Amino acid sequence: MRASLLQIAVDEDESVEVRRLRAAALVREQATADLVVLPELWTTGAFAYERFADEAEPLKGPTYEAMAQAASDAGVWLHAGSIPERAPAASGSAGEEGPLYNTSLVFSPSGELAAAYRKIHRFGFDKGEAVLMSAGEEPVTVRLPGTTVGVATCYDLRFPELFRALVDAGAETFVLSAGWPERRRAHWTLLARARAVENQAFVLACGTAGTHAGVPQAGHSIVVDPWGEVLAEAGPGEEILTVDFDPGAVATTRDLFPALKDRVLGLPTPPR
Ligand SMILES: NC(=O)CCC(=O)C(=O)O
Repeated sequence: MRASLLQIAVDEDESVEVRRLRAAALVREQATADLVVLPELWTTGAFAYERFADEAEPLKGPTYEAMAQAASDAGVWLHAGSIPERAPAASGSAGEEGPLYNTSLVFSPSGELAAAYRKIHRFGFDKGEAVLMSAGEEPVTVRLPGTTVGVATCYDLRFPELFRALVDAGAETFVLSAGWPERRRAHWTLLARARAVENQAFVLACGTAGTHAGVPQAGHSIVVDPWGEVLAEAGPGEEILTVDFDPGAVATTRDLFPALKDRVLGLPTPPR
């Protein structure tokens, strides 16, 4: 299986419209890949909180349309990164805006929406995404030929219980889109490898390059195998990271070193 991670630069001197066209063109160039991945909130920038509301789109908005077309033109599975999604308002609240979500979109090679995942763990503690966006509630998997993909977004990487839930749902490959900052790059690499080793799964993690909202981005998109080995890693700048991997390595690893079978579920919480 060949995956191309499009680590695009998200800088303020490029408009959303131009970046959308550029991303679609890059997807179209990946026709030899099986799976193409874009980063988190690459239209606005993951830290450009003040732009979320202005740049929000309905699920089937301009980014959806552009990415569905690009996936179909290239004939690839496309994890199109995430968008600031403006969901419909609850019924009966005419004139009110619906909630915002950080929503990842996955398209099939015919341009059909195969999955939409609303980020569960919002970043920012008591500000930014954590207050501006609503939390998703549903872990999402999607079946690709040869592997079941578990979808996750950026800060989710710090929460192993989500990845275990995805494994329980059959995930063998985690695809994570991110806008991870340079300041915590060491955590990014460490956590990507940890999620791969503990779940005996591939991790394909695609971040952004550039600087937006004063936050330099880490880049360093990474692909890790089920043994925790780094198969490929990008540098800090804009880059397309292409890697060939064998999804069958998940079953082999889980058979040869069956640690997942030794899980003890439902441990009691000790008294504090
Ligand atoms: N966009 C994000 O989720 C940022 C996460 C982050 O900076 C971190 O976990 O550290």
